[in-house]
Amino acid sequence: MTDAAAQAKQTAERPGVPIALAGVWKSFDGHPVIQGLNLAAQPGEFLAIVGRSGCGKSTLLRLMAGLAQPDAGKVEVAWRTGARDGGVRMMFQDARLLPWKRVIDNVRLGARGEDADEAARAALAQVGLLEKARAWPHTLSGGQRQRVALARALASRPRLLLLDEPLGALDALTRLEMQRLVEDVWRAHGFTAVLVTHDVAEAIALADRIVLMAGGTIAGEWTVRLPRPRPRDAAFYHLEQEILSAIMDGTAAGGHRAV
Ligand SMILES: Nc1ncnc2c1ncn2[C@@H]1O[C@H](COP(=O)(O)OP(=O)(O)OP(=O)(O)O)[C@@H](O)[C@H]1O
Repeated sequence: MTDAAAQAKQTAERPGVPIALAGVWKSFDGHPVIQGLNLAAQPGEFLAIVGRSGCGKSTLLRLMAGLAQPDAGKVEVAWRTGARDGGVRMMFQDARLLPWKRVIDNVRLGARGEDADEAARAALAQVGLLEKARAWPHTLSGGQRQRVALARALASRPRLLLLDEPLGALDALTRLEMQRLVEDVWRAHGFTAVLVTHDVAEAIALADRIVLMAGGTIAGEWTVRLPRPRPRDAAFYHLEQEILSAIMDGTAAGGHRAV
């Protein structure tokens, strides 16, 4: 078995965790950003959150991560209510690598226990960057840095991966390649994924379900049943137009639609 396959097998034994937010409110300086929001994700589901800039998507992720607390309502993530085993990881637009540590040592930060070295190498192999193990972060391209950030997340065998526009700064081709990689590792590992993105096509390419945030709550929802990997065909394009219109209007007329 290859390193990558061994890692995938190991982590598949740690299935994704469910998430449940009920009646959640969050204000900043008296301005309500999240207003009575309800949202649930199934174990292993890939959920995408779209919406206008400033509608509260990152705030929602931070609530899920436990980095912010709701003013009212409940945020239940099994890793926090059950065994606290560090199963949540976040990825951001910037990779946030430590510049004074080599690539392998950055990835190792995500790993735990006696087999941390092995887990770090396996994760790096899985993102196709083992040959850069001894490199310094500043010598990598933006896409490679995001691969390292993904490897660092994988090395911790996550049960919930929160992705806050992680591919937003990449060029179009690298972005498409990274989308495929994120999909591959999600399928191999079985974690629950929540992706915030401004790119509706990216949401359709990756998500089982897309939710629209507007007015501090969930204003629309699409269950995407298109086959994976998702061909950019007429159905894909049609759905993209529909979701873009809903974002502009701040509402989805159909409420919840399966496509
Ligand atoms: N820590 C904070 N203190 C004060 N205001 C905040 C804080 N975090 C977020 N906000 C405000 O909450 C609102 C929602 O911000 P948030 O970053 O969640 O939106 P977003 O949908 O992720 O935006 P974008 O798509 O532009 O990244 C904004 O008006 C922002 O200024």
